[in-house]
Amino acid sequence: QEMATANWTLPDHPTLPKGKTVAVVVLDGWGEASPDQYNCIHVAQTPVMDSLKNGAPEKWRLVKAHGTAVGLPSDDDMGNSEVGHNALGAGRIFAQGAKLVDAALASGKIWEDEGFNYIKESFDKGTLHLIGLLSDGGVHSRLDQVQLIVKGASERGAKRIRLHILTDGRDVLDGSSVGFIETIEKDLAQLREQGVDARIASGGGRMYVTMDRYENDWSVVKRGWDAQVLGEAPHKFQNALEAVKTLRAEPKANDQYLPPFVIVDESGKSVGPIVDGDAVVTFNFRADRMVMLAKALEFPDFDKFDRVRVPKIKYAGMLQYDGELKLPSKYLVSPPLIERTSGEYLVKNGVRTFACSETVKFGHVTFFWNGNRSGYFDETREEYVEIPSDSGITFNEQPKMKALEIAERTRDAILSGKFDQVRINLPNGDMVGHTGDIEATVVACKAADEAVKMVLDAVEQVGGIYLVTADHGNAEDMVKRNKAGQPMLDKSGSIQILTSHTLQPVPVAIGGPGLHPGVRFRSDIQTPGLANVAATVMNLHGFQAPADYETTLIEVVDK
Ligand SMILES: O=C(O)[C@@H](CO)OP(=O)(O)O
Ligand SMILES: [Mn+2]
Ligand SMILES: [Mn+2]
Repeated sequence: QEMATANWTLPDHPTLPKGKTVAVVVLDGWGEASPDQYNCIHVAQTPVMDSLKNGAPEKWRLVKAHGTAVGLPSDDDMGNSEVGHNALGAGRIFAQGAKLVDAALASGKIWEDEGFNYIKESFDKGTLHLIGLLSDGGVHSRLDQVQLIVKGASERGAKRIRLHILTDGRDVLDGSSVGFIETIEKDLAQLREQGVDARIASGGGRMYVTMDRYENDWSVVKRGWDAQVLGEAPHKFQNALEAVKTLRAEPKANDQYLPPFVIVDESGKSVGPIVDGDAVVTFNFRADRMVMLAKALEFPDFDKFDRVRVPKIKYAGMLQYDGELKLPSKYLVSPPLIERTSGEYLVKNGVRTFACSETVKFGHVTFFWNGNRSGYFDETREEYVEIPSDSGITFNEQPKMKALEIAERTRDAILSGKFDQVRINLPNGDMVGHTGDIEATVVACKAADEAVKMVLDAVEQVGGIYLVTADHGNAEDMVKRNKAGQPMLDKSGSIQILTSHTLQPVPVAIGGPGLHPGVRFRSDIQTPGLANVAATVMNLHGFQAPADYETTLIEVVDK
């Protein structure tokens, strides 16, 4: 439709030249907050990021990275990688999954559309299975939406419902899984009173069961498959509350990494394996950590692990997770249609592009950046490099992650002269911040800063330009705070560690020898957000952004 008629030619920028190498660096989970001992970016030695902030007041500023500025339902919603990189790459604000599902539920359209009607065909004889993250974090899923789907499906004929839950502790406080299970169990008990056979059938922690991403570790998905589809897991319990409470009592246990469990009846038989004739919905709206399971559920020639038994099911995603792969083919709510991204424009205007991160964030600077689309726009002008991530560890064990390797590859790409844009994500602040390990997060921030240095040094050598930014906050605040900003304590008097992202703004810094001396940040945009970065980057490449893009952050004054 739009694709066919789009005019891909970008107008020249009136003053800024073409042909400069532009390095776009995204520090994942790197927000700006007041300095205290829980601000790991402040505690860490970060001389490079400090100098960007303190060195050039007209070339450093903050932008919004959460809430409505990135297409989330409200300004109480923290930012996340999906919406952050979508905004950075697309240059416009699209209503995101959380908001689209809210709207479809509010209007009732979700029940009319093809996806629901497709799974409904199974309600007569089969079981409806719902698989996903049980959390009110709003990053991958939301509990209230799951509640409405369970209720709505039962009102529309689902007689047997099984929930396969993944516990969070990453977007929400560790231990909050218990409360979420209590909430959903109340709903299920009510349904049972009305004659609907509704129960939780299996579970496990999101980082250990099912929700791997970018094919970092298929054994994570296999553990989920075994519990959800085959009804097999090392731990068996009579109900989910008992399961989570018992498993959490193990030393070092937490919600993110709970082992898989299945719920069994008195005879020890699992209550909800997925069998022929059943319907399955994966209720996460966010794609990256559901794509692997979607492949296992939908691809006939799947070979990443032995599925043992492949039930003939009717499967729908909450959203379609990959528009290019059309995966899954059926979905309850249409995903945001993010077309004409800056990456596609620039490539079509001759900008040779290099993108790089390590596995756990690789799709962020490719798939999310390009509007939830995998693959190249033009393979003759693009190279995407994935540095393999460590797998099977929590990242506080290796807080430097692959920052050095990413920086080296990026340096080489810059020095090669083969690229006009290098675009990278440095995961450390975010991935280690999510572990809640403050000491390790400090090490992580330092490592990311050193990686930035290597990239900026290379930019210096080739006379290029840099733009350094972040996708949302995380490492700058590691403690849960009350409204007055003071750290909150738990029952035992210890501080409540914040593993999640934050509502904080993020920095944008520009510079480099190739930057026209008259370039500075405009002071007339009141509350810019991440979506303003795309037009800015287009300018740095010597182009004007399309008219419907959020406006550029920069202006050029005579100098
Ligand atoms: O790990 C993830 O999936 C999310 C948090 O749920 O983090 P990010 O958005 O930074 O990828
Ligand atoms: Mn992120
Ligand atoms: Mn994160």
